[in-house]
Amino acid sequence: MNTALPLNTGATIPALGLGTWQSAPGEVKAAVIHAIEAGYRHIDCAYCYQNEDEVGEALQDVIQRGIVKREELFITSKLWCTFHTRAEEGLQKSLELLKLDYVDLYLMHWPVPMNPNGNHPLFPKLPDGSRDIDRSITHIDTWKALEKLIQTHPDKVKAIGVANYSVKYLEKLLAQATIVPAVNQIENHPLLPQQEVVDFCKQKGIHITAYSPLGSTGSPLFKDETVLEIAKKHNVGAGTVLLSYHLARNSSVLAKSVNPARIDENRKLIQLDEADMATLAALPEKRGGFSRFVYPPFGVNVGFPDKPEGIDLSG
Ligand SMILES: NC(=O)C1=CN([C@@H]2O[C@H](COP(=O)(O)OP(=O)(O)OC[C@H]3O[C@@H](n4cnc5c(N)ncnc54)[C@H](OP(=O)(O)O)[C@@H]3O)[C@@H](O)[C@H]2O)C=CC1
Ligand SMILES: O=C[C@H](O)[C@@H](O)[C@@H](O)[C@H](O)C(=O)O
Repeated sequence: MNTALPLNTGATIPALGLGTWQSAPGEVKAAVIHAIEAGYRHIDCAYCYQNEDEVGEALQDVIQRGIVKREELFITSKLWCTFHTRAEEGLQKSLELLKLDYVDLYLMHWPVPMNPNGNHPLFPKLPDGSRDIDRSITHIDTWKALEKLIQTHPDKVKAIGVANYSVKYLEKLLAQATIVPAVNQIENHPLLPQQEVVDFCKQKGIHITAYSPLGSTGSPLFKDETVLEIAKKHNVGAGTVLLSYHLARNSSVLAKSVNPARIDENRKLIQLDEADMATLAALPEKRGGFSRFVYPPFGVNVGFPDKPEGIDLSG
């Protein structure tokens, strides 16, 4: 499945990407090599996944063996929260680990700056155990730093974007941005359609990439009767239905696996029909509301209607 979808930069993003969050060192190199040999051209990485060095070994391997050319790959990395005041350093670290000259997309991982000098380089905490948030800057300052980064280093970063942005935070960002984010990467699946963010981004020309489309680790979605019925109708697995849902919404989608058979299986996308999409749209109501599987304990209200608790850092 090598469909590519347009970005507001003029570039395209392959519809299916391999996720690498929680892909253990010792497993992720083989997974990335297998995926690229199987035809994946889009790999989603992040500094905070602490496995970019191994992903980089895999990329070097497939490029050196002539399986793929660098320019045929779409590689995303993300600026972690403790690097919001050090965007250039964050990018440089990821490029070195990934052994790349440039990334195709660099995302602000969360609109939540954390203390760069706290008690942990990635997940600093205060004595009371809460995350050590840096309130001296806002996510808008961070966005301006990313704008500067792409302006000064267009050779190192081809597009900038955001992740985990709600309508509220996007409105604040766009009011002061000179570059419209190319992408908003958000949790998205039939139990969390986030229709308001998807519609807002469409209207603003911001491409949506869906993360945790399978419901992340330990997902209930593979056993969901409605998903299984649609899978049976099309004679495919539940994973194919869950991934194809995004294709029908013109979003790209990231599927994580370190299992070769599942990496292969996840390449199979189909065209869901209007009836399937209507059935999936009704799923949250059937299952007693939305389910969000990824919500780190920042203690911050990032503006999602289903998560109203925490401090407001929208700026
Ligand atoms: N920007 C952000 O904040 C976030 C970004 N992401 C990105 O999105 C990617 C995908 O999301 P993620 O949360 O990892 O979860 P996914 O929804 O991709 O689910 C991954 C889980 O499903 C299993 N799995 C994969 N394929 C199949 C299959 N065909 N049948 C049965 N089980 C399967 C995997 O196990 P196994 O590996 O054993 O196959 C793993 O346990 C991440 O890896 C990351 O790159 C994710 C979360 C947050
Ligand atoms: O990309 C994946 C997720 O956002 C992940 O990076 C966070 O959930 C992180 O583990 C955290 O605890 O803040």
